[in-house]
Amino acid sequence: MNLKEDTALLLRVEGLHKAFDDRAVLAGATLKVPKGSLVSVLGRSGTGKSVFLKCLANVLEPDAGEIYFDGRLLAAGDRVARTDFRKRSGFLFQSNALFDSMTALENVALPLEQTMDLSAKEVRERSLEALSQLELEEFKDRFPSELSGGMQKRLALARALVTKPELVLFDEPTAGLDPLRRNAVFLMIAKYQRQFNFSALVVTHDVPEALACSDRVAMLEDGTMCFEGTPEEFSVSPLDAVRNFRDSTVALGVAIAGLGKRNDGMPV
Ligand SMILES: Nc1ncnc2c1ncn2[C@@H]1O[C@H](COP(=O)(O)OP(=O)(O)OP(=O)(O)O)[C@@H](O)[C@H]1O
Repeated sequence: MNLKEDTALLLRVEGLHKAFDDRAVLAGATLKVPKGSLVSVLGRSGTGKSVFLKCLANVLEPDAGEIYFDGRLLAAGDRVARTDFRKRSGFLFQSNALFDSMTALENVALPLEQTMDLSAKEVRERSLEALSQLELEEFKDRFPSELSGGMQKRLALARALVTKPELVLFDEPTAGLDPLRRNAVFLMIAKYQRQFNFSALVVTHDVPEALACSDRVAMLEDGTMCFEGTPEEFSVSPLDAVRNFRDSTVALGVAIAGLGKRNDGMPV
């Protein structure tokens, strides 16, 4: 990779390996996230998408491989580089990971208190600003359990964005949601990604949604990224793994149609 290409990348992952009890989950996974882009990592359940993201988020230590953030290697023992990465990144976990005993405002303030050297007044102002940007200011004193599912997701996003990160990692942001809410969450990610111009890395099963809103997609299979490219390239890729995965929705429709008509005469 030449230097010009490298400066256009915010994140570059090379040869990531991770095994649990000698069972390899990641076996040389790679990924490129260009600055200001939305990249989705697709893959079947259990292929290691969350493990991949956790290695990036420093929740899991990879066995081997390199992660470069803004051109700088995040070496295992390099605390300066790791702290810089943490300050410049945000995370949105599958479960939202909100603290139930803290108000919306307190939840959003937490990353500022943990990673920045700000006065109490500045923390409050910036937290209120983030809540207002996500249209949640009037709910600042509510606890997460007093908010709807969609509002909780927005609150988790406000918390992920309050430090004005350059990179936000999303782990299955639509897990457990119905199709309408899945669309709404992807729309929210795409909207704020454009508004705040952060780079986003989204791990998901949702193929149509990911193809609609991503600049690039990658597919994890057997421990490596078997595909990396644009959504258009993914849609026509002849690779077996991509075709099988892409066509699974169509296959379901065909299989159901093959069951014939229901007893009550309703078309299937
Ligand atoms: N801490 C751990 N210890 C042992 N095995 C683990 C651990 N974390 C993940 N695994 C295993 O790694 C494999 C990949 O899990 P992972 O959660 O990354 O899959 P995924 O692609 O994100 O799946 P899904 O889409 O269903 O969330 C699974 O077999 C899982 O059991």
